[in-house]
Amino acid sequence: HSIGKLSQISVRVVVRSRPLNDREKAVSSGVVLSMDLQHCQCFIWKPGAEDEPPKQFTFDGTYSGEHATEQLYNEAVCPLVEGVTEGYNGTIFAYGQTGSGKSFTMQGVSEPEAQRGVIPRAFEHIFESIQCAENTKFLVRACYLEIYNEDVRDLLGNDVKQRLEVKFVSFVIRVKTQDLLEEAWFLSLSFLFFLGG
Ligand SMILES: Nc1ncnc2c1ncn2[C@@H]1O[C@H](COP(=O)(O)OP(=O)(O)OP(=O)(O)O)[C@@H](O)[C@H]1O
Repeated sequence: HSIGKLSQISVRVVVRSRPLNDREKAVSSGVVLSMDLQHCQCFIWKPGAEDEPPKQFTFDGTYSGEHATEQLYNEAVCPLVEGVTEGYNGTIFAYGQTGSGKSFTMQGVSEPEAQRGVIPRAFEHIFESIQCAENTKFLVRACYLEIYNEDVRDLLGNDVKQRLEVKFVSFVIRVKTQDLLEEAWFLSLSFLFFLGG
């Protein structure tokens, strides 16, 4: 994707489904989701009512249990990180019910290599771009915050248990969720860069 195209599409939403886990297999859970990967569509059947038409959703990308994080990164994340190294802001936000695979996608596992997570891949990508760049100085800043049950904690601070006070709120976004176990992964990539002479 060219940067021009990136700047025109402000938000892209992709969906990833995971394979059944051992517990789900042990209790013979049925699969209620299918995907049309070519048309980026998901179909969800109501359990016990298979003759009813499925609910249908269309996304910018669909990834099923057979897809590795590598492919998701290359197609859905790589253009955004490329944009960041060119000075655009970018955010990757992973959202889903507990156990749906957010940590697996964002942190990932070191083996197999194709399942390394989005965060280590993005960091490698950024620092490789910096190494290859000529006549450009980069400033990379990182912060790692946890927001959990209204408490904000700095996970890179000296005392990770210390709750930070919110001193100034310029705007508030309220997210209502039905399931309190839902949590979200938030990776914000932003870059200040200076062109050197
Ligand atoms: N695409 C996948 N392929 C294989 N296993 C997966 C996949 N996605 C998730 N899993 C497995 O499913 C389990 C739950 O995933 P994970 O811990 O990433 O969920 P989560 O959304 O981060 O959950 P929580 O909100 O409870 O932290 C883990 O054992 C993980 O290894």
